[in-house]
Amino acid sequence: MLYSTTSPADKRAAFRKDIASGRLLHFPGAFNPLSAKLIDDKGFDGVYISGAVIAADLGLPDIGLTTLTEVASRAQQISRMTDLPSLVDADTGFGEPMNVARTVQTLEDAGVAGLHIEDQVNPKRCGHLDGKAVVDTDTALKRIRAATDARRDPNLLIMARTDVRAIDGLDAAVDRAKRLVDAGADAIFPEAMATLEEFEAVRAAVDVPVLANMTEFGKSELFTATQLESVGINIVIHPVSLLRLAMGAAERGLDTLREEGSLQSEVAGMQTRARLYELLDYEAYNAFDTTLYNFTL
Ligand SMILES: C[C@](O)(C(=O)O)[C@H](CC(=O)O)C(=O)O
Ligand SMILES: [Mg+2]
Repeated sequence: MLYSTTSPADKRAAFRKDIASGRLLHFPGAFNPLSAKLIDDKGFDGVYISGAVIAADLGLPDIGLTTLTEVASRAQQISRMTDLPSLVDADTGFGEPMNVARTVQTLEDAGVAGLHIEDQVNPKRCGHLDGKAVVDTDTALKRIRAATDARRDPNLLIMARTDVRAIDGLDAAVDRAKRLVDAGADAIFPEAMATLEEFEAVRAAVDVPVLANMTEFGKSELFTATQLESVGINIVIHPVSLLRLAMGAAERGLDTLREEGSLQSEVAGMQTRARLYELLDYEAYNAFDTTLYNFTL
């Protein structure tokens, strides 16, 4: 009932243990708190909180328009709904290194288990689009140092994302990844890798966990869990996938409603009221005070 009873500190400790296990962790992206409950219910390892999804949810493109306050508030709403650890997209850290420090403490207070900070310039853009630009190595390292110095819980995972691959090629990306790890990054997110071999090269170059971003319609092929595991990837995100699925279904439903004047033919594909209530744990609320809360289906 209500929120997760697992504390953020316990989630972070569990995440640290899991990510060091060598097993591939699956973190689908939750597009809202309810979908985080579904990810938990389906037995995944954690919940990803995507910047692209937060922006899209507000009807905005993913070009650095969202504020730290908006991201932290959504991260808190999602994180508290699940016992699973959450990993949030902190974009470029929302400003200069001092802002990065504040971002880390704010997201830590929101209850996330980890966050990633990227080396794109501001304004940033989706890592799978052309025309990106990155900051110089010194600035990228400063962001990561500021982030690791700012956390109060040593188990809060600070992941460094590098967008260098699409700009200066794989060797430069590998080099940047190594420098980010030397600066204190706990994990590496190599963005827009073209092949499995490229993931393998990053994996071989650093001795910290590596993330694979399996976003659809991007620069990376959608590798299977087995393929990613075979090259030693530690965590895979499907950041925007649930939003894309839900919006695909919503669009089809609206077309049906327009054409048929009713949603009768779509009902079979809908989540039922019973299933929704099960996810929301209605029964627990009923049991809380049976004189007041006694709704039945
Ligand atoms: C992972 C990502 O940063 C996100 O915000 O979810 C995006 C995903 C996307 O736009 O497909 C990214 O830049 O890869
Ligand atoms: Mg993003």
